Amino acid sequence: MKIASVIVDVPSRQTDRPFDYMIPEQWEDILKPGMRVTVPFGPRRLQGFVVEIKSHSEVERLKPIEAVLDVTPVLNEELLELGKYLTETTLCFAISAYQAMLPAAMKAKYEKEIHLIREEYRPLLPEEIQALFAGRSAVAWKDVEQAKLWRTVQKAIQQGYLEVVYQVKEKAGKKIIKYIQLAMPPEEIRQAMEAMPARAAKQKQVLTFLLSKNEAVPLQELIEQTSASYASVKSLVEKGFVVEKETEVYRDPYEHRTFAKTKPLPLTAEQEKALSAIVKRVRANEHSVFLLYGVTGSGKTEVYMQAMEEVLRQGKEAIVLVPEISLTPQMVERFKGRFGSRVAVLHSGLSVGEKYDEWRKIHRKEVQLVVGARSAIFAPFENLGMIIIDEEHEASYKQEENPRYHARDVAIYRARFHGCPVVLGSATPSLETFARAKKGVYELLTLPKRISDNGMPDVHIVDMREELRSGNRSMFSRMLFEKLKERLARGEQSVLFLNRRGYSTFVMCRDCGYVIRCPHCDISLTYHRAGQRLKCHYCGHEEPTMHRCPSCGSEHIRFFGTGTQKVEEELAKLLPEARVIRMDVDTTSRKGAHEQMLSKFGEGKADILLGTQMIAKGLDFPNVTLVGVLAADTMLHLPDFRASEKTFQLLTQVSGRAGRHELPGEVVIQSYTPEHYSIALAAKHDYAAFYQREMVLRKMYGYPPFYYLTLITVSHQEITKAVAVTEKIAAYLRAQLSKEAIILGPVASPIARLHDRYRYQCMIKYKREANMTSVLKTIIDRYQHDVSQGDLSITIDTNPYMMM
Ligand SMILES: Nc1ncnc2c1ncn2[C@@H]1O[C@H](COP(=O)(O)OP(=O)(O)OP(=O)(O)O)[C@@H](O)[C@H]1O
Ligand SMILES: [Zn+2]
Ligand SMILES: [Zn+2]
Repeated sequence: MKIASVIVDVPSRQTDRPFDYMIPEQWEDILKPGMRVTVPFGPRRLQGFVVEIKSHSEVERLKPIEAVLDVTPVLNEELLELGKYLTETTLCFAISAYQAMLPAAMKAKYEKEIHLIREEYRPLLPEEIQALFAGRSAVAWKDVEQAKLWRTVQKAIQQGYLEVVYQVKEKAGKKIIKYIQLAMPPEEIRQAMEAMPARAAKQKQVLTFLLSKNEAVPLQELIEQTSASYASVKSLVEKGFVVEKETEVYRDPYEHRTFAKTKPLPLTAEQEKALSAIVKRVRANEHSVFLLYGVTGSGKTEVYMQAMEEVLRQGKEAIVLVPEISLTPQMVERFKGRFGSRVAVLHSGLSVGEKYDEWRKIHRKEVQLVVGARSAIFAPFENLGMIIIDEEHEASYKQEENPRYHARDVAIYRARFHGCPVVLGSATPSLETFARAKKGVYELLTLPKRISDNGMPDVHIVDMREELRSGNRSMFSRMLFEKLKERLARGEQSVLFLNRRGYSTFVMCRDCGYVIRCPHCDISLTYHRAGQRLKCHYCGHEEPTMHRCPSCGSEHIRFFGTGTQKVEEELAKLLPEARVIRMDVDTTSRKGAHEQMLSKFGEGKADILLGTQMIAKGLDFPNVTLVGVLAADTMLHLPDFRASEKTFQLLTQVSGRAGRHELPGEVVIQSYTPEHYSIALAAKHDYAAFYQREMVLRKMYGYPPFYYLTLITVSHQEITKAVAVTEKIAAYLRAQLSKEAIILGPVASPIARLHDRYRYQCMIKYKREANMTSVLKTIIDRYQHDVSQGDLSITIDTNPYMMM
């Protein structure tokens, strides 16, 4: 008897282990690890992943597996192992780890079908399957199960005749294309044409066209090429000369785009050096982690692409991760232009169906390269030759929900398994990464110069306190305003960056200083001019704008801070002739809006691009010669030990948008604290000095990379309960961990209240704690009852990036 160990689809502590089931005889040699099954679990039927096939079980009377949901494994052995690693390092449930690796379309709620891949394969199928299809090109999975045609269907899938497809009901529906094909041998068609009357000229033309193609032609193309009407085609169908058939095509979000083919550029000496170091490892099948530290505009992307070409030459596959916000159409274009249909693109802007289609292309080995945001790290490649993480310092590589993995760690795990290099690229590497490169744990490759002869842009810092003292109350310093005017006069473009959204940030009473806050979240509300509402950016709470202070009754209410909308208005007043594109979450929420705005700017149809974080990265426009940062210090005041690092990175990246090509660039940074080292050093493009300065502080205050951090956040509707639980946890940690570990707290979280729950936290700083994982697991076990009742929530983040 064969037994399957199954991880069931219930994310809870009690069920977080494999359960054994008997494999019924008909599936004995079909079922493999990595396939999904349905199993009885108490009174329920549950889905689960088979993680092991074995012949003995400790359990006496095993229940049988009820149904097998996949015909080929959806998780290969490597990914199954990776799941175990994730549960150990991030303390997540195994089921959450496995689900994170698959596209959402493959969740239980979607219907499954078996599709005939090509019409030509139909006669090659065994008779009982042909009978099941009965001339159709798809049958429901249920029918296969009912007919017990399991084994034969699986064989046909392995032979490449059939495939499993999840039906995702989307607004757009399935994409179907009509094709027209000759229904008789060419000889017979030619004979028939001779017999046709002269008035059937159009029909003859269609047949001639089809004869010349000798393959199925999309209906639309046929009509365009022959200028025949659909009626003519239809009558040919009726006469039996041609057949019409429908084929499902992948939902391709880039189908209306053509990508100009690009060729590898001749490399600079530094690029060449970096490339050959990477290529050496690719060829030798050796694992290694590279840090490609190259200033903005130094040509890192070109190095990635040429390394990817080598991977393809070796017959292998590569994953390229880029941060979600820099996955701009420009970025996609660079990879599609070089690699065409060999590259799949995965990002959160795709619909469930589109994501699933891209995943299938990878699973079916139709593509060898994937460019995508964080979760693309789980691309089911089996022969990886390289993993690239661009902008490796980006916090978005850390997932802020279960499993709380960091894509960099997953990349290194997978690359070790495949014996291939990881390339971490950045102009502003995270302190953790740069420290490892300095210690020789990673190999450091440097691109110190820009490709463009102009070098780095000149950066000017303006002290906004001075501006105020000299009577300038505008949000533009005199310098920035002058330079904007110059650009307009010269027909060059500018980018204005603001780390905010909305019309204005917060509302304050000038008489008593009262600031309106969210009643649920304890953060200040943001004023949105549309509808005159105040909104909470965490929970969505909304209320009308106040005109009288609720605290003192004064009418001196003022909107503080500046939003993109307000800057846009001010620009319209000061520079009415300037054409401005505003890009923020409000203007880009519509699908495709982002892309449209950027291409409009790229085509020179606007003078100023005004935006939030989303314009800080990846943009590469030759005509941009001025970058203005309106308020450099907004990020400095967040309660986060990485606030300085984030500010430095952001300012460097934003400045990196200027003067990347022939025209020299200039940057103006406005600040109320210009003396702060992260602002001053970003202006000097001095990463090395920043690194040194920041490392001293990190060491002094015991932060990464000198210490590891673990953040435990407890939340409950009742403040006393939240405090009590956090206190008990802190006491337990103090008792269990070594004297070297530092336990901070309990303290109220920076966001002390969210969704009507009080939040308390406790931070552990440590260097080496052998039993850390087991201590944390004990804490989870201890409170599992309260957590499963839904009152209490405990999150443990073993590598926190969100300190709120
Ligand atoms: N060897 C080369 N010869 C000529 N042009 C190059 C070469 N390498 C790169 N470039 C061009 O230089 C510009 C900057 O390169 P790229 O965007 O790759 O830099 P990057 O280091 O990735 O920049 P960032 O970190 O700012 O995104 C691009 O327009 C690119 O096409
Ligand atoms: Zn709120
Ligand atoms: Zn007041």
